[in-house]
Amino acid sequence: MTRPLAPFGTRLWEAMDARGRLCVGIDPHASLLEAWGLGDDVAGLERFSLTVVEALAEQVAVFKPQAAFFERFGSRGVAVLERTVADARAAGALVLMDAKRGDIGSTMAAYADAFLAPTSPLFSDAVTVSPYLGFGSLRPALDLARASGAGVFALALTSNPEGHEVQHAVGADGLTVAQSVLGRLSAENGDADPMGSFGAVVGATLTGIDADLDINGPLLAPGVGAQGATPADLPKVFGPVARNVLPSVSRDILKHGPSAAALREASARFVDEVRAAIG
Ligand SMILES: O=c1ccn([C@@H]2O[C@H](COP(=O)(O)O)[C@@H](O)[C@H]2O)c(=O)[nH]1
Repeated sequence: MTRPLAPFGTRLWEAMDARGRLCVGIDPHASLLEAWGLGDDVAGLERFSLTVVEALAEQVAVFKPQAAFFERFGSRGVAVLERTVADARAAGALVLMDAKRGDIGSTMAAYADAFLAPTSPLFSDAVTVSPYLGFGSLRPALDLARASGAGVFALALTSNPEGHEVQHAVGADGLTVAQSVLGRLSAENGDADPMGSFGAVVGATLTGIDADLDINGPLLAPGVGAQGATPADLPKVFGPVARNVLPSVSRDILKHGPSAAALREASARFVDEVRAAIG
């Protein structure tokens, strides 16, 4: 019988402490497969993903496979995703599945089973979800994550410029949509120590954030690297809550492959730069 997992927030905190604060995205873009000398096919996808895992799994705190790049190859791509998750977790890294699922509650329960039920072949330490069918629709994922020792990251303030029109809309309660998502996450986390398991996605590309990010949970910060943000931007963007930030980098590390040594060096450089910026 496998031992129950400690809460995701605790496990993430310990992993960031031990390995440094970095999430490496596994985003097998067709252009990266080509740059690595691989075919844009399932064999290329597999070689790419397993190379990243082999090179970095004993070094980085978190991997974030982007499900879309695996799903585009159908069931064989999903089989590669399953192996990627299993290998990464077996080597001691946490896996945050970037699936951004969101639906009515009854369907959300099935998405939760797919990624957060310990018996699922795609079980991950955490998953990204979209709260834009209403935060309450996420309840099955929040509850299953709590029971499984897993985590959930809800999109709050995304790194893309188009997110603004939705996330900054003001509701009847006078709160922006993003603030309302952040408030609900904060309530889920309560006074968990060292932090809760329910995180927000907040782009590192954003400037002048006018929202309370103090949710006592992790803040996943994509946008570092290819989208223009740097580790040095993190204190400006996150201020006093920088202690809970997990910066995420995909293309700007992956472009250094297929050399395992170059991937390790690029990821170690980001860890050092993040440490210098936010401790
Ligand atoms: O607001 C968001 C939410 C998710 N992402 C995802 O992160 C990576 C970013 O890749 P880079 O190559 O480091 O730009 C990608 O999988 C996005 O889907 C995001 O960028 N912004």
